Amino acid sequence: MTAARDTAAIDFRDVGMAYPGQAKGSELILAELSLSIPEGEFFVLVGPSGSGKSTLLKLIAGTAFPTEGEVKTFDQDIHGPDRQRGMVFQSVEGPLFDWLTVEENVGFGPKMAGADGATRRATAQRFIDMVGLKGHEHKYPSELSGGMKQRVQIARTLAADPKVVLLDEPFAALDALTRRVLQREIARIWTETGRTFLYVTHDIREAVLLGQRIGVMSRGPRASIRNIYDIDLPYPRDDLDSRFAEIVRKLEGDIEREASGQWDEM
Ligand SMILES: Nc1ncnc2c1ncn2[C@@H]1O[C@H](COP(=O)(O)OP(=O)(O)OP(=O)(O)O)[C@@H](O)[C@H]1O
Repeated sequence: MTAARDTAAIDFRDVGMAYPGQAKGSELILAELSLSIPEGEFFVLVGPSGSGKSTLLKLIAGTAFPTEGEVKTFDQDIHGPDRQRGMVFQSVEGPLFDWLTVEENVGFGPKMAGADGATRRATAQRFIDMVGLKGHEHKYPSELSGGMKQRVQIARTLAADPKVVLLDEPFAALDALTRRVLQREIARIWTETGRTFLYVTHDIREAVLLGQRIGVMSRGPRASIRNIYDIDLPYPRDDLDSRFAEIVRKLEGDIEREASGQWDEM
């Protein structure tokens, strides 16, 4: 499934990026990075710590800007944050509004878009049901577990009707059991919404459970996409499958080589 470049949901062309205050050239965090993600794809990004995965997400979110090259979404330049590009963060504490109920948190995007009360509640309910929080509509974030808070974050992001959903290690702070449950659910949610998902993780097993394609970033500075794997396994994926284990092993080898710089010696 490859869309023409000019209709890609996300398109990086020869992107270089240095944070403000850094010199150009040798200080580039990302360099010569090109990546095209078609609409509706579930793309997972993995790579060594500090290579620039979160930075890449920020360039799409519109909270950082390229120093070189261009980043486009649906052939449009990105000038700043926009409801079309929603973000789910790792932290279970910061992102929710503590003074609003689950329903009000999830209905926040539609409210900002000018939806009336009835439409807001209906939209919020649809996404609350989708993330499995029916019955918790009137609770406040302080009354929820970490996993439930992440469900609210996902519902709130989706309720704003983004075309692109950016997820930065959304389950990394959760216990192993909750993480497993939510990993399975996020693939279903992606299928139900048909949106483009770009998901950053350190967890290779999670990457293979979720991604239609997995991009491996090279070690920074001057990081780019080293390899892209097509994961041709049906959903829901079975991590006991021998092909699953084989892909995990291959990716682990890639990342270990990348982190230790062995590619540079080959
Ligand atoms: N606001 C900032 N100002 C200056 N440098 C920054 C800023 N944010 C990140 N960096 C640097 O950019 C590089 C890439 O950071 P980034 O957080 O994007 O990597 P990452 O791959 O997401 O890391 P991790 O896997 O550890 O979360 C790092 O060297 C980091 O120190």
